Amino acid sequence: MRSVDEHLAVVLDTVRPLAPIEVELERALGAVLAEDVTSPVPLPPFDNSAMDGYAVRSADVAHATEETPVVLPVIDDVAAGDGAMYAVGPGLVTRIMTGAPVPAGADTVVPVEWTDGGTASVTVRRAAPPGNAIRKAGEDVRQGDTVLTAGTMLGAAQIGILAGVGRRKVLVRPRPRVVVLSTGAELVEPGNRLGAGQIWDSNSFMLTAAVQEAGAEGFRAATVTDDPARFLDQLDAQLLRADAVITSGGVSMGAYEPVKEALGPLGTVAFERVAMQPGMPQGFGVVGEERVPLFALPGNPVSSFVSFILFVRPALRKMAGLPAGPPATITATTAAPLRSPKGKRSFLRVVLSRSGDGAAVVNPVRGQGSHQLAALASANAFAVVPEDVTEVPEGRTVEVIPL
Ligand SMILES: Nc1nc2c(c(=O)[nH]1)N[C@H]1C(S)=C(S)[C@@H](COP(=O)(O)OP(=O)(O)OC[C@H]3O[C@@H](n4cnc5c(N)ncnc54)[C@H](O)[C@@H]3O)O[C@H]1N2
Ligand code: MOO
Repeated sequence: MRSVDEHLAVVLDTVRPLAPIEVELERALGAVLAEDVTSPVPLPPFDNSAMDGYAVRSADVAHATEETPVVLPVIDDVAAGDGAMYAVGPGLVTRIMTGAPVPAGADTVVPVEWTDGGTASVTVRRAAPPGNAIRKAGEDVRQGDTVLTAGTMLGAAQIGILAGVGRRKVLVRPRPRVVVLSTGAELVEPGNRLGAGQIWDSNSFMLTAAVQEAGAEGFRAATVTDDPARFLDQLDAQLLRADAVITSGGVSMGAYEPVKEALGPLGTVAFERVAMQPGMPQGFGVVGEERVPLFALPGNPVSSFVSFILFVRPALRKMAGLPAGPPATITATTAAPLRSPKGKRSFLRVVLSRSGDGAAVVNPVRGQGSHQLAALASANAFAVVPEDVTEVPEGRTVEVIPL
């Protein structure tokens, strides 16, 4: 049997970061930057006012107090967006708005709250030191500075600075497009009536959602029955739009295993037993001329979800151009004993919480079967029990993968 680490290594050795493409800024959210971005101008591009008030020479208001206010004539009015303006000479002021350029001659801004708000002349009741309420050119970014480096995931703030340095398009690795395909003659689309022996297809919805949660684009393809030829047709049709494919079901030892039967003969997808619980049967390889990575996950819902977290999510990160490896873990104390089969690494469904003293504690949920999806839905973490351990008593430390 292959170890979990060996299987992940095979997956990460196979998948490649997607080729960069240029996209409009509106389409860049969630993508990973594939270039270093510099600013063609300083930011702010010019000295400007941080407040609504009056631009003035600080020396002219140095003695202003409530008791001895200073009255000065207002020579101009500048709003944000104004380009041309008069210089402020000694003994004069210009009314100024937030974001407006500071006129030559002025070295400080008196906030309107410190004055009578006059428009022909203004009474200043408080001194403003040099530089007060002035945002200096280049104090956020100097001209030519790198504002974002390749490999940065673009969130809202990053999109903001890209626009802030004048970019309309940007080079990114696109979010991987992932097709999810469930197999099984027993599967019925949720919303339809169940017949004898049937169940609703939960995996394709769950896995498509997991793909989206992982920051990739998920497409749910129509479920196929247990016919390998139909499965290959559906796969062929879906490959056009796929950077990766996830299938669920049809990979174990039964008489009708369409995924294994269809893909096995191609020779590019290997079916392995991985020493883990749940999720032992795993298929992985590449399909089609473009050698699209394909994950053939086991059909048991909890098995397919665990497999996604352990193998597919790291692969999607690598494809997106992000650092990829095993899921991050924290340590926590067991509030009840945990059991695990010998020779397999177990991923037990647990509730992770904080005890009174702030320490992380885990409680296994009731129902650790690989078909028990409701139990999975009530958990918020996996407790990891190593291959050589069969029992973890209460009060011991375990590694935990928060979900
Ligand atoms: N003789 C053996 N039998 C099984 C073995 C084995 O080693 N020897 N392995 C077991 C393990 S472990 C797993 S996991 C499953 C994997 O089975 P398959 O990947 O072939 O999946 P199916 O047989 O199609 O389905 C398994 C189970 O999951 C349900 N299922 C499937 N798809 C969905 C879906 N889209 N939504 C909801 N539920 C789904 C299906 O009805 C079955 O109950 O094999 C064991 N057997
Ligand atoms: O390993 Mo299977 O994935 O237990 O149910």
